[in-house]
Amino acid sequence: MTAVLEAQALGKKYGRHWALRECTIDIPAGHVVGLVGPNGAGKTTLLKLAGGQLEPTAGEITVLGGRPGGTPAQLARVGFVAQETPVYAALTIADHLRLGARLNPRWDATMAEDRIARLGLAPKHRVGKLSGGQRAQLALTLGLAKRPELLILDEPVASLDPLARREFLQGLMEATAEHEFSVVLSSHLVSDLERVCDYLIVLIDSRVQVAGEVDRLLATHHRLTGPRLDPDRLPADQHVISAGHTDRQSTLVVHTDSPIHDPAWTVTQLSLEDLVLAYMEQRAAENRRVALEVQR
Ligand SMILES: Nc1ncnc2c1ncn2[C@@H]1O[C@H](COP(=O)(O)OP(=O)(O)OP(=O)(O)O)[C@@H](O)[C@H]1O
Repeated sequence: MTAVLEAQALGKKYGRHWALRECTIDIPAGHVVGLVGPNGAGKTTLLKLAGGQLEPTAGEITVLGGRPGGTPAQLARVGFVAQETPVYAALTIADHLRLGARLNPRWDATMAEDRIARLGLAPKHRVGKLSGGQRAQLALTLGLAKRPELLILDEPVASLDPLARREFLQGLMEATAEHEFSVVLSSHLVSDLERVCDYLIVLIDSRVQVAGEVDRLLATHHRLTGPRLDPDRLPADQHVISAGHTDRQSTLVVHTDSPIHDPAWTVTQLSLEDLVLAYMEQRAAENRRVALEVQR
């Protein structure tokens, strides 16, 4: 099956600053992919490279087997909803749907009109007078009615209140159940993504820390609690992501494909949020280590 998004040592530099580096990922079609990372991690940069709005400084990226934004046909296969909910304040909802129909060869007018009606929005309503949640829903409708094979959403719920967040994500889930397409959406909050994503990419400090199917990530990461132990003494196939110690006890988050048999450990499952936090801690510890080495 063609990968939805494939990147090989992909990098993007702004001036002297790498916004994204050494990004190698291979995402199969049919997933709802959550791209999570703190502010400034490089999420928008990766999504814009996938949408063809930015050119890589290093490496390669293909989307649905082609160069992002390379041809009108390629553009028609990918929907992109940017972070700042791109709609025109002076135009009505109906104007937006007409514009969508003019600009997109695969436009699904029935779907767009049905969705607007279901949201309780009047087509003659001026978009400038919509609430943030309604504007986000309109932007999602425009993205969906394009009938893309891949829909990219950059922080779609960042400015919404909890109820509007839930309604937006619910709408997205319903659409993915009705029509077959892949989604990549970013957020700096894993709680936004937990309910909708079955594939996760964790991006921190411009680097992908981990990527994979959520079920697999949860099955191969564990929290171990037990008597204090130097993490270097763990079996070679147990990779420590984060470690915390008291005088007598160690709590480790490890990544391993093998079962953990050592009876000294109490093994507990991680939530997706725990997993992301463990990678954030790992990155912070690495940064502290580098800073200390520079000071010496
Ligand atoms: N046009 C630009 N010119 C210079 N630097 C930029 C530009 N766009 C982004 N950056 C820098 O690149 C880095 C990654 O930014 P990016 O917007 O991709 O992060 P992000 O993870 O999407 O952040 P956020 O969650 O805050 O939207 C940041 O350090 C940012 O300051």
